Amino acid sequence: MAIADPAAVVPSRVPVWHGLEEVPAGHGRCVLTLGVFDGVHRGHARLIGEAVRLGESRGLPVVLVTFTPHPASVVGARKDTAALCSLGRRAELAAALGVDAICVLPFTREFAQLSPEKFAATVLARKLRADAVVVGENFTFGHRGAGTVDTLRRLGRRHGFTTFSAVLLREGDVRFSSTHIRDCLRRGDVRAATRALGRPHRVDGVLRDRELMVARGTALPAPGPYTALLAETRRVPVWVSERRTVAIEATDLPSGAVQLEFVGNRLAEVPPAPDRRRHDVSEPGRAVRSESR
Ligand SMILES: Cc1cc2nc3c(=O)[nH]c(=O)nc-3n(C[C@H](O)[C@H](O)[C@H](O)COP(=O)(O)O)c2cc1C
Ligand SMILES: Nc1ncnc2c1ncn2[C@@H]1O[C@H](COP(=O)(O)OP(=O)(O)OP(=O)(O)O)[C@@H](O)[C@H]1O
Repeated sequence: MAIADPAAVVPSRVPVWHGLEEVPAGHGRCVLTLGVFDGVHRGHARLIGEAVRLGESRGLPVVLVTFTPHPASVVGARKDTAALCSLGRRAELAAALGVDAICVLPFTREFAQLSPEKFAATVLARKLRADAVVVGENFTFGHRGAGTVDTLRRLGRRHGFTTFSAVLLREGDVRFSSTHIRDCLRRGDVRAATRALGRPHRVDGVLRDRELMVARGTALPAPGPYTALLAETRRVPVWVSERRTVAIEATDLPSGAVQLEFVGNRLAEVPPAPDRRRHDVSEPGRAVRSESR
């Protein structure tokens, strides 16, 4: 059984504007960072960190602009878009990294038709009053994803904002991405997911009779046994079922809304430590390229 997203009601520590209509009147110039940011993984965290530093140096607030639902699910792309976290959790994680507000843009079919020019002129410059825009070097936008970082640079010069593009954070030959994390979960490798997220993959759900029910569309590890942390404290063996519920194999469990973090793989399924190579994370001190206006 699926439930309505319980974590969507988690209060964020910063304002969340649902649509451009909720951008407060009198909103001044700001630094924007753009993208889906599902899971707020380590690559996202570094990008957000660059935006926060830029905001500090310009004395401007930082607004994270995100899209929901995932654009790929609207344009019919063949891509797994299972949610690594809810919108509420996305906002909470972004707030913890120092953003001042979140702007959630409903990604509709109509919105997808906007050209890069129209999006930059109307949404970024006029409505959100961008002074600077910070994105990863692979960012695309506008109808058919036709706009690239170079397009954004050109449009920024025309509409009065500076574009900064960040080198993508990677580890060895893995580029940290939400897609990579969904792949790790599909393989049941929750430890690899933890490395990319920078924390264990967490699901929020409702616990009843030792069975945790999660919101429809939530990314769960492949069916099988794992070790998990219940409510941040209690280590418990769990079993992800084919029905996409999680059985918790312990007694004296609470009932109601709980969080579960997947911390351990099934040992039989994943090679032990010596077979699993570790790489240093490439985090060059300053990974952002900019341009002068
Ligand atoms: C105004 C706008 C229109 C878009 N239209 C399309 C589209 O027609 N087809 C598509 O595949 N993606 C479209 N996208 C999605 C982008 O290519 C991209 O996935 C999105 O901006 C999120 O960036 P990210 O994937 O780097 O997080 C559009 C994005 C924006 C902002
Ligand atoms: N590894 C990374 N390092 C730095 N920035 C990144 C990284 N991955 C994505 N970004 C940037 O973060 C923003 C949000 O990107 P997005 O949500 O598409 O990330 P993603 O992890 O690639 O997602 P997906 O795999 O679902 O496409 C974009 O500006 C994107 O360029």
